[in-house]
Amino acid sequence: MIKLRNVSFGYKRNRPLYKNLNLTLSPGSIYGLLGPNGAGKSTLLRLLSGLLYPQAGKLQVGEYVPGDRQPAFLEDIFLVPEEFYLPPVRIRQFIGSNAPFYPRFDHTQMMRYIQEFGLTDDQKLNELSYGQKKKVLIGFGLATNTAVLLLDEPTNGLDIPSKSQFRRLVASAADEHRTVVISTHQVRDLETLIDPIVVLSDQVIALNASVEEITARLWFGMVSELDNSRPILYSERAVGGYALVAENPMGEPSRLDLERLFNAVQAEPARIQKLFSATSILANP
Ligand SMILES: Nc1ncnc2c1ncn2[C@@H]1O[C@H](COP(=O)(O)OP(=O)(O)OP(=O)(O)O)[C@@H](O)[C@H]1O
Repeated sequence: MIKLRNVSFGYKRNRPLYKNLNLTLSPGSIYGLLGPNGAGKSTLLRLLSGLLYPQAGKLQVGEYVPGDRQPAFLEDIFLVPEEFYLPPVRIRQFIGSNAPFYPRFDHTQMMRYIQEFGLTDDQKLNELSYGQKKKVLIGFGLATNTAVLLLDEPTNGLDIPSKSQFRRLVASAADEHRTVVISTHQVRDLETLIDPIVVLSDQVIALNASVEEITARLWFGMVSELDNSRPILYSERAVGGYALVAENPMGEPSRLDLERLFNAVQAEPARIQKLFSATSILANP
């Protein structure tokens, strides 16, 4: 269980990025972390990894305080950052020198990923493209089998077939003991993978809800004309009419549209908070 209680952080003392941030993330889920540019998604992943320290509040990952950087904590968490450096060595050597830090590292799993990504372990990391390096690091992260896996914008730089491969590999590497957090802007790439959805915006968690909770409270769909038959949170001109995100008092089924959900959260944060407050209390005891 990952718990943030009243966490405050800012790179500059007088410019807080978050104030009193509260969030609970449970094992067994692949969380999608969304938020506008500069909201602090990467920063949150760095705080969870113990690379940064909260200025106030309490942050706990399982039984550990990340900032203490205890060895038992570090061997059970892996972060694939958006920007990274890999040394100029062969993939095989990279695995040989880094896998020993992760007691549950599975070499067979890693070799399978390398093969699936069309690579061989004798290739040199410095001779790979950005997307290929990223695949090596994502594969390594999955093969560590750490309890917490944090992926920052993992599909950036992946080609189209690799994105579906990525979804398949992450889905098969997730289990009930693992907490996976994926920060992304590429919502279309990950729509079918991430659940629950966490939106970080304006220094707070604007939404933390499962896809089931979201579609129970919100209706996503198309209408030919805008009228007052539904309480609209967000509308957008689309071919043949308007794409809507509306309140869903009758519990009508619809299919989540992450991009429009994100826009609705930005447009109507107070209404979203009110609509989801009952579940947020349950989700964040
Ligand atoms: N090392 C740093 N020193 C000072 N400010 C920083 C540093 N890293 C990030 N910031 C600032 O903190 C804010 C949050 O950055 P962060 O990278 O966490 O946002 P993000 O939500 O991941 O953004 P994006 O969606 O653009 O990747 C930004 O305003 C950024 O300029």
